[in-house]
Parts: sequence; C-alpha cells; structure tokens
Amino acid sequence: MPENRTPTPAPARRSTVRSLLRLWPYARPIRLRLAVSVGAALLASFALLLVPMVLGRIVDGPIADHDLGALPPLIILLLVLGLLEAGLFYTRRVVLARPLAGVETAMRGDLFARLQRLPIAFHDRWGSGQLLSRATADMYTMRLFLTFPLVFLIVNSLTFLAGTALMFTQDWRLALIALLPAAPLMLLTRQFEAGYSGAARRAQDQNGDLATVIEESVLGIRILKAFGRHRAMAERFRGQAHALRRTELRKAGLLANLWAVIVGLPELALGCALAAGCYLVAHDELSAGTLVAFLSTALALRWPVESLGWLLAYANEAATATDRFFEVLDEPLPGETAGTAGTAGTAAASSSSSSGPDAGVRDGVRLTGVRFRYPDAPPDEPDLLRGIDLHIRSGETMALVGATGSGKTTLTALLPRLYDATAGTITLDGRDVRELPRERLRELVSVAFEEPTLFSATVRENVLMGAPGAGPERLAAALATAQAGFVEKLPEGVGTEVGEQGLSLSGGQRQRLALARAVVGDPEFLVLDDPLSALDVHTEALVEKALRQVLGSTTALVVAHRPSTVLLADRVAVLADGRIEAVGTHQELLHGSARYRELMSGESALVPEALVPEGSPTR
Ligand SMILES: Nc1ncnc2c1ncn2[C@@H]1O[C@H](COP(=O)(O)OP(=O)(O)OP(=O)(O)O)[C@@H](O)[C@H]1O
Repeated sequence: MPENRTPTPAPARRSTVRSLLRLWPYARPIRLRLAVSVGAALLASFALLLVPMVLGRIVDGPIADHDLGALPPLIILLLVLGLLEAGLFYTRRVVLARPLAGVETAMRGDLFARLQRLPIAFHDRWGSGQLLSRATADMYTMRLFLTFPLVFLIVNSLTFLAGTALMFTQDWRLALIALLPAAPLMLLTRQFEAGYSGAARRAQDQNGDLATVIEESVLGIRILKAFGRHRAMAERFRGQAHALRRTELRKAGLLANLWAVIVGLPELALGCALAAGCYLVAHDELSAGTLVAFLSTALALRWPVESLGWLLAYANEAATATDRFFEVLDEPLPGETAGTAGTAGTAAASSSSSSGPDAGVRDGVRLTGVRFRYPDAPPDEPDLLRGIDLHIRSGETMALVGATGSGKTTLTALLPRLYDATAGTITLDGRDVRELPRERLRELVSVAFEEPTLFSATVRENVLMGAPGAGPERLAAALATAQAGFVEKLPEGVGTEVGEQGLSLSGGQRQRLALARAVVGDPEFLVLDDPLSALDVHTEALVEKALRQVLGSTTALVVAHRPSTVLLADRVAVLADGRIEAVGTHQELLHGSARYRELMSGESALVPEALVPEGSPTR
C-alpha cells in the first residue's frame, strides 16, 4: 500500500509572526470588534492591577491607624473592581464569538472554492486526508487563536509592562529582584519556539496522514475485507497513530519543560523579593502596606507570565495551521500567474456568451504534436505521449484502442483539460482548448469515465450535473439512452438518493447513470472512457443502439477495449509507444494493422505495454 503523501515539506525555519500576519485579510472585517475585545480585556487586567494598590491603602490606612470607619469605601472599591473585571471579560467574549464564526466560514469557503478549481495534477499529489485536516482541524485552530490567544498575547504583554512599571514605582529594588528571571526566560522561550514549531508542523501533517488512512479504509472497506487486509490496514493505522503520539508527547515534553521554568524561576525571584522586602520593612525603609501592595502586584502578574508558555505554543500551532492553509491557497490555478487569482472566473463568464469554437468552423477535434508526461514521472522515463497527431472529423466517432497502460485515459483527459498537454496543440473546431474559457470548454466537452463517480444526491441531481438547466424531458431521454430504466424501480424514482459514491447501486447501474450524465447536455464533443465495461452483453447491445443516435450528432472520442464498443465508431485510432500508430475503419485496420488484430483478438490487450518486449511483432 502506498505511503501517504505529505506534499509540501515544512520550511526549515519560519517566522511565527509573519505566518500569522497572513490571517489579517480575514480578520480585517472584524478589526473593530477585535480592538474592542482587546480593549475590554486590557481594562479588566488593569482593574485587577488596581486591587493591590487598594490593599496597600487598607494596610497602611485603616489597619495601621485602627480606623475601621475608613474601611467600607475601600472594600466597596474592591467589590466594584471585581465586578468591573468580570463584566469586561464577558464583553470580550461576546463581541468576538459571532463574527469569528463568520471568519472561519469565509476561510473554509475560500479553501473549498480553491480545491474545486485546482487542477487534477494537484489532487494527484495531495492525500485527501491532508486536505480534510486543513479544512477542519486547522481551521478550528486558527479561529481559536483569534478568539483567545491573540487577544491575550497583546493584553498579557501590556499588563506585564504596566505591572512592572507599577512595581518600580512601589520599590525599585524589589522590582529589580523580581525581574531577574526575565533574561533567561526570554532566551528559553526562543529556544522553545524553534523546537516547538517543528513538532507542531509534524503533528498536523501526521494528523492529515491519519485522516487519509481512515478515509481510504472506510471507502475501501469491501476490498479490505474481501482480501483479508483489514489487519494490515489496522497495523498501518497503528504505526501512524504511534508516530503522531510520539510527536504529541514531544510537544508536551517541550511545553512541560518551559512551564517548569516559567513557573519556577519567577516564584524563586518572588521569594527573594519577599525576604528583601521583610528586611526593608524591619529596617523602616519600606512600609508594610507598600510591601503588601508590591507582593500583590507581583502575584497579579503571575498569570500573564505563566500563560506565556501555552500562548506561545498555541500561536505556533496557529502559525503552522496558517501555513498549511495558505499552502493550498497559494497553489496557482491553471493559467493563473501571480496576482491574477480570481480573474479567471470573470474571463470565463464574460466570454461564455461568445460562441466559442463553433463560430462557423467545423473542424472537429485536432491533436497536433501532443506530448504529455505526469509531473511525478521518473526523470529517466520517456514522455507517456510522444507526439500525438490525430484528427477526429466533425460529427465523427473515433474509437481509441491500445494496450493497457498505453495512455488512452490520459489522452482523453487532455481534451477537457483535466491535464494540460506538455507540448503540442489540441483544437476543437479550430480553437485551441487553452484559449477557451474553462466554463465554455466544460459545456462543449462532456466526459464519462470507466470508474463512474456518483455523489450523495438524488439520481436527478447526479445526472443533471451534466446540464444543470435541463428539464425532465432531457433527463428522461438521457436515462433512456443509457438504458437506465432501473431508475423507475428505485423507491423514489429519479428522486432517490443514491448514497455516498452511489454505493447502493451496482457497478453497471452507476456506469449507466454516469453515461446519462455525459449525454444529457447534448454536448458537441463527447469523451467516453470505456463507458460500457461493467454492462452485461444484453444491456451493452441496448446502450450501443441508443448511443449510436447520440453519437450521430456529436464528435466523439471513445476508449474501447472490446470489438463491440469499437463498432460504435466510424474510425479507430491505435495508440502505441506514445503515438498514434494507425488510423482507419475497423475493417481497414483488421487488414492493415497487426497490433490492432491482436488487440481485438484480446491476446495483447491484457499485456501491459511496458511489458511487451522491444522488437516483438506487436511493437
Ligand atoms: N495521475 C497519474 N500520475 C502518474 N502516472 C499516472 C497517473 N495516471 C496514470 N499514470 C500512468 O500513466 C500510464 C498510462 O495510464 P492510462 O490510465 O492513461 O492508461 P490506459 O491506456 O488508459 O490504461 P487502461 O487501458 O488500463 O485503462 C500508466 O503507466 C499509469 O501508471
């Protein structure tokens, strides 16, 4: 089983702040509320800092003077400060909760829209779990960062500065003692950040890999059970879960070490300050009230200092989540150069009203010198397609035959630009497919793949994906062409939900719905990749009969493995060694092409092209 793909290695060293700043465009619309939230939290913290001053007053005033009459106003002031703090913290939460849910929705929407528009080559590279974890766990991490750690990083830093200034006004000698741990703490947090950011990245990537394993094993549960591979899969899952556990433990270890120092050192310094303060009070160099106020201020600063550990840890997690989010958003869309993101849709929309390739020229499909190689193909491997020249006349049906692995599916994927040819040109009625707006191209070219994918939606919705505006007559006609009469027997007819990936239907039924989806839009160009492979002989004959009518009005490329499918076509092209080796009618090729004869006899069709020895009669 292949290892999961973690496509983008984590940058060796990255700036947490720079990564987090990329969230600004999303946070910008709620900047006022963020400011109110920070302001409220800041006021609450400052209110807390006033408490020690009031305590000092109580000790040096009513208590020292034995004047209990002066006590109630100071007690009331303490109560007011407490209530104020609670009210402000409540306000902080309330102003942010709702708009932050909106920020998360906007980010998730952008990610999903990007995923939909990115080319197939991108999806080939990325494990689905990696994308899933970016759309769920990472999104949650970023939202939580904006809700809490961001606000408290600002508020606690300012509170710390204000508290320190206050301690200096109370007694500068004690303040210096209390601040002694500051320098080693700063050094330590820098070290912590370096170690933690690497571990955080690893953990989030491992989480994505784990999600891929879960998704694959749920979708492939039948295969796993049928081949008794569930134990092997469980083993693989356990291995990855243990790797994640190790990374999480490393994170926890780093955080625990930092915490021990962050809590321990200031406590030690505070103990020293207390001893020095007592000495100063005993020698009348400091009032008892000032010492109480100083110690209370120092204690009030414990939270801002102690929280530093997990705030930094969370900021790191959020920076990693942000990096992972933008790794997807930064992926260029086909034909998009830097700075043009978002314009493709406009271009497509504006020109979709133009007539596209059908401006009078009826040239059909023309491939000239087309070359293609997959981006991840080994460097020493030749291009998969090495100069395809093929002309499918307007209204003609061309069958494409070739040994397994010769590149037939790949060639068909170039027409609707699921992949872009690495060289050469493909034209539809005279217009280069790269010049056509994608929306127009997808309207013109309709596809049915050998592996039919249905979505968790009704039969109607699945089929009408091929022509969103089509009415019930077109739907019925498409289902009739695909011989999908079984739909009427489903509990709710075309309104029946076919379940995730259409698993509640048989392979042949799914293939027929996929075929109906391909023909419902009455496309000008139809690409069928062995669309009848899962049908029984009887149904195949019926579909072929109906398809002939459809194919009569369209230009089609049909990948065929069986003579019966080939007979649907006007002419046949033989693909071998990355080129079109021969083109002709079925009869012409039977006489003129040894390879075609073998392919049709079924002898070499099952032999992968790569295994046919050089110099063999079929080569
Ligand atoms: N996404 C991909 N990334 C890298 N290589 C790929 C990818 N898809 C297919 N290939 C490779 O390209 C070659 C041609 O595959 P393709 O599916 O086009 O062949 P085919 O002629 O349609 O085969 P079949 O008749 O078995 O369906 C194969 O060696 C395959 O491993």
